[in-house]
Amino acid sequence: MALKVKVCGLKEPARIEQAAALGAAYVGLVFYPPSPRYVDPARARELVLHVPAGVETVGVLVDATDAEIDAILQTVPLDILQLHGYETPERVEAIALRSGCRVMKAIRVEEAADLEQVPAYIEAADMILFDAKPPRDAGWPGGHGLPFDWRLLRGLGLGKPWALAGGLHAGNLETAVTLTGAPIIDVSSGVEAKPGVKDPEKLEAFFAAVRRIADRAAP
Ligand SMILES: O=C(O)c1ccccc1N[C@@H]1O[C@H](COP(=O)(O)O)[C@@H](O)[C@H]1O
Repeated sequence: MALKVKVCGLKEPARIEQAAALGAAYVGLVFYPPSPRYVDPARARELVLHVPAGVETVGVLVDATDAEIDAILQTVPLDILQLHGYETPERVEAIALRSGCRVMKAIRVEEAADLEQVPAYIEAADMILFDAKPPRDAGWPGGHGLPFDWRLLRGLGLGKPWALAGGLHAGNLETAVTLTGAPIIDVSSGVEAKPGVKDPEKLEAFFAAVRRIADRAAP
């Protein structure tokens, strides 16, 4: 199966168009104000006009209330909601039901014990995302360019789509995919010049690494 790519934290139409042209399956918009990648719903509504058919738009939320989610969805059409906070399995299920969107639950990984919570989310979420645990004093919970020990995901049999995030970049992608077998990869800061500013050359290099993995896997 082809490796699917999500490019997250996009804020510029040109970078959305570039990511899509390079082959991104998903583009992510961050709706968490403390993040340097935050876009407000009005801006997001303009940005999604640049997402071509066939590419799905993911809204990144952190412990958002129903009112906040309703306000976003009334303004911006989203395909998937990425829940990157401390949402319980019950909350994930409730958000999926209320929003009508598919939901992807982010799991913060540092050690094997962090994976014990995963079974509780399997029924509730449509997709699982494994990301590194953020630094304790971070003002937002993702996009810090931190990898975790990918060996923890070896042999993962979820029976559900899942994505790997956390510190991926062109230089480490092949090792990450080889060790984890991830079917979906999610990148943000690894294709940035600085937090919140995507770098066109790093995006090119990242997708070149994706193509090398695909070529290597081809018979
Ligand atoms: O990127 C952010 O600012 C962000 C804010 C709030 C929640 C999640 C966020 N990002 C997520 O972090 C990972 C990837 O990060 P990186 O490649 O290590 O920089 C990805 O899932 C983003 O959606």
